[in-house]
Amino acid sequence: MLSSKTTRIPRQLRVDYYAKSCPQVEQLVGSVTSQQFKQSPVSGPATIRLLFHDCFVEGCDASILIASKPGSKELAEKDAEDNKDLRMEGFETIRKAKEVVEKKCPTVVSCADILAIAARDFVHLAGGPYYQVKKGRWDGKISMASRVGSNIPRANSTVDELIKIFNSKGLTIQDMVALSGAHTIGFAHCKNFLTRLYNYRGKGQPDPDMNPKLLKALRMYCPNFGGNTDIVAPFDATTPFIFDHAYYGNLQNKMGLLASDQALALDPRTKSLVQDFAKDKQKFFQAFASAMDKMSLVKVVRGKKHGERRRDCSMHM
Ligand code: HEM
Ligand SMILES: [Ca+2]
Ligand SMILES: [Ca+2]
Repeated sequence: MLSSKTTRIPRQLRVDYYAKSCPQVEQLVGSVTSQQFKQSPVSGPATIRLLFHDCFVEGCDASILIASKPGSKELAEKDAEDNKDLRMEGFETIRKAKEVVEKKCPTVVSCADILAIAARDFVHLAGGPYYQVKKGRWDGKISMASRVGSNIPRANSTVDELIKIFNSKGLTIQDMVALSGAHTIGFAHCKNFLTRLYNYRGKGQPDPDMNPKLLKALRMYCPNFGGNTDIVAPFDATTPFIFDHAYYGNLQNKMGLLASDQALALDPRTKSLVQDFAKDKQKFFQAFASAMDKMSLVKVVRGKKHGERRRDCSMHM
């Protein structure tokens, strides 16, 4: 038997954390996510990406939702350069879900838990796997734009850099390849892959690892100079709104959108995982669900000392 005096087992997050205090929390969030999914389907990819960008900076603590204070010299995370492209539909979904939850269970459920639940809902609504979300996160007290850059991977990150960043969050190479499968839905702005189309590595040629048909199509969307900066292209040209494993088959056909996507099919450390997931949808779904569960537990905050329970997710208490 463990002695209760010497070994204090830290309280873990639990699936039934709100069983007494807010038993209907999942249905409340679910009513908002299913509504959003019908009204504006891009809320799905937007919210899934929001969770990723939250968890990689200060852990899954809703630090990404904080709005910068007018007149303050330090900007909040959401206004960092690497977060500028996060769609407002993700923020809106969480704001609406929090509003609905607050009506029934005032000041009980953290914004961080709502974000984790909403992201799971959207994966499932788009046709992806369902998994249980563990709850009990508190919201964080820190949100600084200056902490974002080094923690978020970029479109031109090398596989080495990707592995390092994911490892620093306790995530394995398999987790990384599975989580990148989130790019089976959603869109990216031209600037994130423009050099692949016209001037790869400064050589005045397109990336040889891009399928010529995709290259041609993307060049029409994205002119080299003076294009509309709002234009986006789908990550998965075949099923941009369906959460399936087509992303991996695309990578094998040199149809990856970002250099960081395509690199996964080329690097010896990740190639065989891409192959496995391209072949076996169930294997991808299992690996994705398990990696999302792990990612949603990165450096979770608990307790008053480091955490808070916000009523308005965009403002510290
Ligand atoms: C492996 C490293 C990753 C890199 C370099 C990366 C990079 C990017 C970039 C550049 C965009 C396009 C943003 C824009 O132009 O608007 C994007 C979008 C997206 N990312 Fe990632 N990402 C990575 C991993 C992930 C992970 C782990 C997830 C979630 C589990 C994720 C989910 C998404 C989603 C769903 C979108 C589409 C967003 C939308 O359509 O609004 N990404 N990512
Ligand atoms: Ca965070
Ligand atoms: Ca797809």
